[in-house]
Amino acid sequence: MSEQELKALRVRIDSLDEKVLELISERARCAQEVARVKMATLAEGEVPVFYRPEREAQVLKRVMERNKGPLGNEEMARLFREIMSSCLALEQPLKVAYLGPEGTFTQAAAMKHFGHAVISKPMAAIDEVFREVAAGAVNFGVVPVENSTEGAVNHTLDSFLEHDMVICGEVELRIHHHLLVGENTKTDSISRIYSHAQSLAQCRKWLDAHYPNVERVAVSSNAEAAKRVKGEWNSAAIAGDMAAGLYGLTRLAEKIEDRPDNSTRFLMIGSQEVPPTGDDKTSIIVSMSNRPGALHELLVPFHENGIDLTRIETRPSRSGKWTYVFFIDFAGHHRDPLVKSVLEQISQEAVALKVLGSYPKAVL
Ligand SMILES: C=C(O[C@@H]1C=C(C(=O)O)C=C[C@H]1O)C(=O)O
Repeated sequence: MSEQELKALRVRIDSLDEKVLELISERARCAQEVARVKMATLAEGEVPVFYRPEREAQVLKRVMERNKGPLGNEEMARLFREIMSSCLALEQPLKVAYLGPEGTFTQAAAMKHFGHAVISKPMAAIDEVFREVAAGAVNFGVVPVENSTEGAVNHTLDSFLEHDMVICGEVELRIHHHLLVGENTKTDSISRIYSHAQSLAQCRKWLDAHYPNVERVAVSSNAEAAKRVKGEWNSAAIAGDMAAGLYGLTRLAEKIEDRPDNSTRFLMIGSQEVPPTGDDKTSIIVSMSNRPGALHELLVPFHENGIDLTRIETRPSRSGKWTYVFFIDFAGHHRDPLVKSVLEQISQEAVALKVLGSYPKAVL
């Protein structure tokens, strides 16, 4: 390509950027107007709701449907995710608590879902995220709920039994783990590998093959593992990109997770009910009396009404020995007539039924 051609293309890019700039600003002014209308139409004593997850899901879907490339749908939606995040921050900056410390996958999930224009607050434990939301100190909380390799995150499920929370969104994140070392690490004498128990489990086979005799130490998070390694010469950490960048560690081996599709699903928790978008999920907790056929009775209404169950998990109920609660996710919104009737049928058989929330299926 000649210098001339390159120059002409750059002039064109500059002029397009000016248009993009003007359009983004116009969009941001529109969002400010939306905020003004929301405030003006409040009933007395009503609190304004600026963040509308159902609307955001629709915006992102529309973008993906209309996108003709060359940028991929996900890439384009990611850009719009950030534009919306900044527009919303003009209305009201969201406060979001997540399972910290900084650099965790949960933080990455929070950014993927809400964009970067939020005020984010790392919490030391899953239960603390729940408490922070319950106390009203933040608008939303982000917690991991299941991993495709290792299954349920029990702390999260148990926290739902103790707190009244509304699930208002979900996000899935592809989890890549790396073996990380610090500047001072003697890589041929590593005697300890730190990580979160879930991550150690997700890399079990790789560790058995490459470091069979090295002690595996479970710590509270991957970011904590990365932090520890910085000051030690004989240890390594298993963590992801964010933690590696944050603590300035180098990758001794990349993508060491046993399953290449290793993904974690995260939930957004808050107090706001989300209206239907037409492509939603609902999460419920049900406890049944301990008698033959109870689980069958619970599942029959879903089957008979053609409702797609996406997940079922069992946990001890904590209110009696050998009694259980079921966590069930299914397609649909609790306001859909069909779902409503299924929930009514179940509540007739169940000891207790609680709808944790209906929320848009993950778009990104
Ligand atoms: C602009 C609005 O407020 C927020 C910002 C949105 C956006 O930038 O598109 C979408 C939904 C809300 O979270 C709205 O409710 O439409």
